[in-house]
Amino acid sequence: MAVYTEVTDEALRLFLAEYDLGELLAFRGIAEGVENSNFALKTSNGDFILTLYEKRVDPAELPWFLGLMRHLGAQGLSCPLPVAGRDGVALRELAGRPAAICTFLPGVWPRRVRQEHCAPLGAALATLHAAGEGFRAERPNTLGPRAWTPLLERCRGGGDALQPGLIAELDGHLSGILRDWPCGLPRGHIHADLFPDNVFFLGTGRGSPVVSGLIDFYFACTDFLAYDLAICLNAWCFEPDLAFNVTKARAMISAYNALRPLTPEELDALPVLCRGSAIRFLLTRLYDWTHTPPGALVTRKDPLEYLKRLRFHAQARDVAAYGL
Ligand SMILES: Nc1ncnc2c1ncn2[C@@H]1O[C@H](COP(=O)(O)OP(=O)(O)OP(=O)(O)O)[C@@H](O)[C@H]1O
Ligand SMILES: N[C@@H](CCO)C(=O)O
Repeated sequence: MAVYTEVTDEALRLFLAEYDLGELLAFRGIAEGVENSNFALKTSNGDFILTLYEKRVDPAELPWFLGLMRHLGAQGLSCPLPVAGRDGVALRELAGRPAAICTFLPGVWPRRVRQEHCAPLGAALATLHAAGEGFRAERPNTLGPRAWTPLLERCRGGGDALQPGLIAELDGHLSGILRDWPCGLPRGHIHADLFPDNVFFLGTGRGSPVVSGLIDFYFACTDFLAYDLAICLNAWCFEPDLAFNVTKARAMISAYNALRPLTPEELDALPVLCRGSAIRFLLTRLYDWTHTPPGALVTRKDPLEYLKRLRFHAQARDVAAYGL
């Protein structure tokens, strides 16, 4: 569930009085998501999403995230657009939390990723990277390589309880990843969490699915563009039994490459970028696994799914392992 903070009718009424959104018709909490509290809001002007930002999001960074979404939207990317109140301010406070209303995007995210989703996803990622150009302010990747050693340290106590020998195996992987990590690759603003639940599609029937929008930019940052592709390869191209689907990978990379050709250096670096992205999600999941109190309402995600991905990338010799 992801409604951590309750909003009373009276608090909502006072909050909405700051906007020109028409009459409130419906309001309900959204169960999906793990980071923030999200509510669907229907008014006589249309559908919106109200987000209350919870503790994982640094309030000081919210103007950057909302500014990036505004910039991407102005470049034609379909993403949530922050809605300003009558005073021109989009970031406000509700129930003691920073809060913003954004536009609602149509479509549904794929519960089961098919090969047909992967080329549109690759194209959408390249479009996002192009749209990010011109947004001047940068945000360092706070979950990038420099964060991984301290994260692993904080999991040392509980990691082996999940799987004996896990921490020693991760020590080995991490030192190799940090040793091989590239420098000087093309940089830009990346989504950094473009999992299937953050990509909406229309046309889920027999025809080719079409991306209708991207959501959840609260891990976005400025980093290697190809690292975003590596995150997507991990999130989209492994089957439920965690076998790598090279056909999906080829479709995704080719569609990306058709819009933003990857440099030889990026292609060479793809295996280590995939190893890095796998250990990043493994470590944040392991941290949550070992630090979430029993009985908490959040569904913890399985860190070991990412160990299997990491092992796959560790044996990949070069980009040929990804179908190129
Ligand atoms: N702009 C939007 N338009 C339509 N639905 C949205 C929008 N934003 C969020 N949602 C709905 O709310 C759900 C949760 O949103 P989101 O993934 O941003 O939450 P989160 O708690 O930040 O999640 P995560 O765990 O992915 O970091 C989505 O799956 C979707 O159903
Ligand atoms: N996409 C992340 C969750 C937080 O956004 C994961 O699957 O670990």
